[in-house]
Amino acid sequence: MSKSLTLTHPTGVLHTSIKLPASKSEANRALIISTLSGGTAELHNLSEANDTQLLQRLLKSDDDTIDAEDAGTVMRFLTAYYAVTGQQKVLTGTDRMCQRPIKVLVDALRELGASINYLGEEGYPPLKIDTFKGNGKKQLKIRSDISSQYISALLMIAPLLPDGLALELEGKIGSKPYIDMTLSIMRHFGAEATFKGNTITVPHQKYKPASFHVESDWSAASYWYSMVALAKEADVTLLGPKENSFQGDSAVADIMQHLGVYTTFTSEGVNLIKKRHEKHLLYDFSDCPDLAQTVVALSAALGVTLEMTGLESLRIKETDRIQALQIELLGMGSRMEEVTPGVFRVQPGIITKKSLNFRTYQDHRMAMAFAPLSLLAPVEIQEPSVVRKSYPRFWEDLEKAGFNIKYND
Ligand SMILES: O=C(O)C1=C[C@@H](OP(=O)(O)O)[C@@H](O)[C@H](O)C1
Ligand SMILES: C=C(OP(=O)(O)O)C(=O)O
Repeated sequence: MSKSLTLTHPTGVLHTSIKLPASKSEANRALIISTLSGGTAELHNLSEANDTQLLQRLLKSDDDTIDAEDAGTVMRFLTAYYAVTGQQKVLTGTDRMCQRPIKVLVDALRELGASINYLGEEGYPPLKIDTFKGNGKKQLKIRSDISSQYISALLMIAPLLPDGLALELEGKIGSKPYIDMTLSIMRHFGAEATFKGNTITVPHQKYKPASFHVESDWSAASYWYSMVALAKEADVTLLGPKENSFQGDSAVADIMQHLGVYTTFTSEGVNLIKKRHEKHLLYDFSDCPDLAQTVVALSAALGVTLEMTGLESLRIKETDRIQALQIELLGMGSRMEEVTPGVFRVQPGIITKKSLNFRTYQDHRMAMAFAPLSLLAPVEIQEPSVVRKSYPRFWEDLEKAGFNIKYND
């Protein structure tokens, strides 16, 4: 793919209907659990996202060395899966993946009897996973303020442990809807669990093969909301997303009420139209960190002052997303600052440049969050192929919606 692309929209009017990609988060849980249930389950609407295609391939691979690339769920879920099913593997990933911490998960698995060694820096991939010598331990304490993926990874293998698992979550619970999603999908495959107070209890039991339909991706929907908010006129139908979703990112429908988008749920998905937006917004992203970039870029473009909390996990995702946002906002004349510890404010400026240029930092969400600004001025996006991680058809869908795309060498 090209080094960059330039996006423009000839009219700024959006009338379109878009079929959203499937959720990689749901798909990757279904893949792990259906494998643990014997591999005969029928999975429908598996995501075309690279993160899901990759996990599907890796689960069938006999290789000794497994490359999780830049997929956090793949790295974390496979660590627990290989460790507890006694598969000897070296598990590695991109340079960035080898900077994303995994100690909390490795410590927990070691306490359960797993043999895992660090091949590079202590606390980070690559990992060497050896035979599992279950020690009958069934109660663990685990920090829940770094990544929920450690907890999801442990929960999915918990039914296999001879005495099950009682997991006590310590500290703030970040990304909680993803933990609830894991438990819901486990239940779909016949595994019971209870989440009371800070403790999740999973008895020893067998998963049952079941067919599973992966829902459309609400995180992907967020970029279309942003386009509606920035269009001169818009009537956009998104096919697929469900009101009562497993995904916490369905919160985008509520957030965008404040930012100028009115949502109607239909039997097919959602219909989005433009409405007036507010001038200030205060939001806690602890439950939906993947929406933060969309909301930051949109607020800066709309002239909304945005105050945010719950961004702690953004520093250890595909890139340091706080730093990446701060740099790219400056380039468009806006600012994002930490006003008091943990509280960030976006102070929008006025876009004076004739065209905008955004770097993407190997982060799909940087590309997709800033692309909608092309409804205001021509936008150049660097390394546009990053979208393949979660939404490979993103650029084709923009063309379908009337955007012009010029690929630059
Ligand atoms: O479990 C999941 O599918 C995910 C959990 C979240 O990560 P954290 O729990 O690390 O915040 C989210 O950001 C990521 O895109 C997907
Ligand atoms: C953080 C993300 O993914 P992961 O942690 O699974 O790499 C994401 O998709 O925004």
